[in-house]
Order: sequence, then structure tokens, then C-alpha cells
Amino acid sequence: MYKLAIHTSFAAAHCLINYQGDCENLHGHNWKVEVTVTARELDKAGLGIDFKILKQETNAILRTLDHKYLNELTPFREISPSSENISRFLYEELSKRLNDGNVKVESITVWESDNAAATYYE
Ligand SMILES: Nc1nc2c(c(=O)[nH]1)N=C([C@H](O)[C@H](O)COP(=O)(O)OP(=O)(O)OP(=O)(O)O)CN2
Ligand SMILES: [Zn+2]
Repeated sequence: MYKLAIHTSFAAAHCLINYQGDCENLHGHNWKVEVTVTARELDKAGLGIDFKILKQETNAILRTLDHKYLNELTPFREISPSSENISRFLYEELSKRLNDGNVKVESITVWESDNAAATYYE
């Protein structure tokens, strides 16, 4: 089994729902995103999955969040756009795009600052 990872990022505004404190107010982050996937087998080029494809598919999802007010987007109308919920959203959306008999999304970690991150995995 192989484990691969890529890093990417997006910027967005949000406010936490049902939260008492500064973060209930509108503010923004430059989120860093780490995607890890597992691959059972390698292709003829020796790749589990091309990093380019991993980045393309991840960034296609991130474009729906980038420079947006997350609370106004469908996935976060009912649930708070916390780093935890963002990581779960990305995990589910990327899994739909990438999971097959060989490749499986393992985890998504989103860093909202240099020292605070949330990871979703099953
Ligand atoms: N478990 C989580 N806790 C918090 C989340 C989250 O997504 N998951 N998010 C926030 C807020 O988004 C907030 O912007 C973060 O604020 P804070 O932790 O105060 O970070 P700062 O860098 O502004 O503050 P320092 O304490 O000075 O580092 C809050 N919690
Ligand atoms: Zn925040």
C-alpha cells in the first residue's frame, strides 16, 4: 500500500454558528489543505495516482470555496463552516471524484492558521 499527499490552499470568509466569542463575527482565513490518499497498486509509470490529478481534482472543489463567504454556500447553510466541517466536506467531495478500486481518499487536514488544524478521516 502506498500513501500520497499534496498540499494546497484557499482563502475565504466565515463566521462560526452557535459559537460565543470573536469567531461568531465575520472574519477570514488562508486555509492550507493537506490531502492524503492510499493506492494499492502502481501504474506503468510507477504512480499510485498522478499528483497533478490529485491537485486538479482538489483545486476544482476548492474553487467553489475560494474567496467566498462560506456561510452563504449550500454545504454550510445548515452546519457551521468550522475547520472540522470543511475537512469533512472536502473529504466527501474528493472521495466522489477519486475513489476507485485502487485509490482511496484517506484524510483531509485543513489548517486555519500555522498552529490550528482539523482532520477528517474514516
Ligand atoms: N475546533 C475548532 N475550533 C475553532 C475553530 C474551528 O474551526 N475548529 N475556528 C475558530 C475560528 O475560526 C477562529 O477564527 C479562530 O480563532 P482563534 O483560535 O482565536 O485564532 P487566532 O489566531 O485568531 O487566535 P490566537 O488565540 O491568538 O491564536 C475558533 N476555534
Ligand atoms: Zn475562523
